[in-house]
Amino acid sequence: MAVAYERKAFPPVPEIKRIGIIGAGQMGGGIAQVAATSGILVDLVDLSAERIEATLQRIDGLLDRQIAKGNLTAEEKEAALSRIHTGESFDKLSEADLVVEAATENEEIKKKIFRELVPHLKADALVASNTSSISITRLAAQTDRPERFIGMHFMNPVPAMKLVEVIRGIATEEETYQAIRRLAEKMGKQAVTAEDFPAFIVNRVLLPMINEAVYTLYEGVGTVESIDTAMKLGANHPMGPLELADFIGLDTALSIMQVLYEGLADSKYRPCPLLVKYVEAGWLGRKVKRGFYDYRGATPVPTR
Ligand SMILES: CC(=O)CC(=O)SCCNC(=O)CCNC(=O)[C@H](O)C(C)(C)COP(=O)(O)OP(=O)(O)OC[C@H]1O[C@@H](n2cnc3c(N)ncnc32)[C@H](O)[C@@H]1OP(=O)(O)O
Ligand SMILES: NC(=O)C1=CN([C@@H]2O[C@H](COP(=O)(O)OP(=O)(O)OC[C@H]3O[C@@H](n4cnc5c(N)ncnc54)[C@H](OP(=O)(O)O)[C@@H]3O)[C@@H](O)[C@H]2O)C=CC1
Repeated sequence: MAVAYERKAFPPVPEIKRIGIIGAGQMGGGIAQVAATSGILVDLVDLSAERIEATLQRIDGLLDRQIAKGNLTAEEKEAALSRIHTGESFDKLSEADLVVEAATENEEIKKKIFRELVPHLKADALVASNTSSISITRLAAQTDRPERFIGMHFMNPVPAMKLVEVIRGIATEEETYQAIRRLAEKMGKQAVTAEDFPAFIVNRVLLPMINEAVYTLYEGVGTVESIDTAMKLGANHPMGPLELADFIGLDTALSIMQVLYEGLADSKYRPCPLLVKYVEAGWLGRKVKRGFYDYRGATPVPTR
């Protein structure tokens, strides 16, 4: 016999004037910067005060570059910085109209974050994840509001990349979806809708290409430099695939491949053992100054 479910009554979706961001890494910092320069108040939360401080300094430097290019005035920079508030606990997120989670790409970490976040949320707050690959439906199920939960996947570097992928979970309501599309537009981004399958659109296509580049290196078909040069000059990519992997973060790249491999159960997504080895070594790419290139000197030096 069919069961009639009663639709849970929610307060109306708020206009998004204040966003909370969890994780002050490269993505959380980029989202904070773009939101603040778009006139949105930001509450940026991370476990580490040092990480928050480093991210604020990075934003400061990037805004100075925009001033030097004539894209921003000194007053606009100060106004943007004054919109960013920071903290180390979820208490800081109690006024947010939307919380965007941009913490480490690990399902268990994210699930724990969402469970702990719920008691701090306003009744009408929306929740989004910037996950690169993990099921929005599974993450939404950790909250009391899967109808108000969505994937809002920005690209790296956030200030420069025009795209936001918007991913609805099985329960996401139309009002939530429309509010996130309006926000993306307000932040100067173009939204593309992707269905909730492993790694969505961009990473379903991009990460197997990067993983194949690592196999190409592993099998000795080319060196780091020859593979990157070949793809930059031969396929007009702005960065070679190994340089791009370092830029994304090798831990994140490996997590995405694992989600594809497990989620689609197809051996074509098997993470390259050399990628696994770099991550095991802690050589996670640019963010730790070593990956397929060593960034500790004046110019990057290939590690193979
Ligand atoms: C893993 C995932 O889940 C999804 C992903 O994000 S996958 C990764 C997607 N990203 C890419 O593929 C990036 C590929 N690389 C590129 O497009 C280019 O190399 C690049 C845009 C990063 C830099 O381009 P460039 O021409 O060498 O540099 P440059 O001219 O100095 O910068 C272009 C713009 O990017 C900005 N920019 C460059 N690097 C930046 C950074 N690290 N952080 C913030 N902004 C940056 C610059 O400020 C500049 O902005 P304006 O146009 O407003 O002046
Ligand atoms: N890198 C990329 O190119 C892209 C990444 N993404 C996605 O964005 C998310 C973040 O990636 P990225 O910014 O690159 O990763 P980073 O490693 O740069 O940053 C992640 C941040 O989250 C923090 N963090 C971890 N656990 C918690 C927690 N429980 N509470 C608060 N903060 C926490 C980390 O702190 P600590 O270091 O102390 O652990 C770190 O500061 C991931 O889901 C990733 O897949 C999406 C698009 C592109």
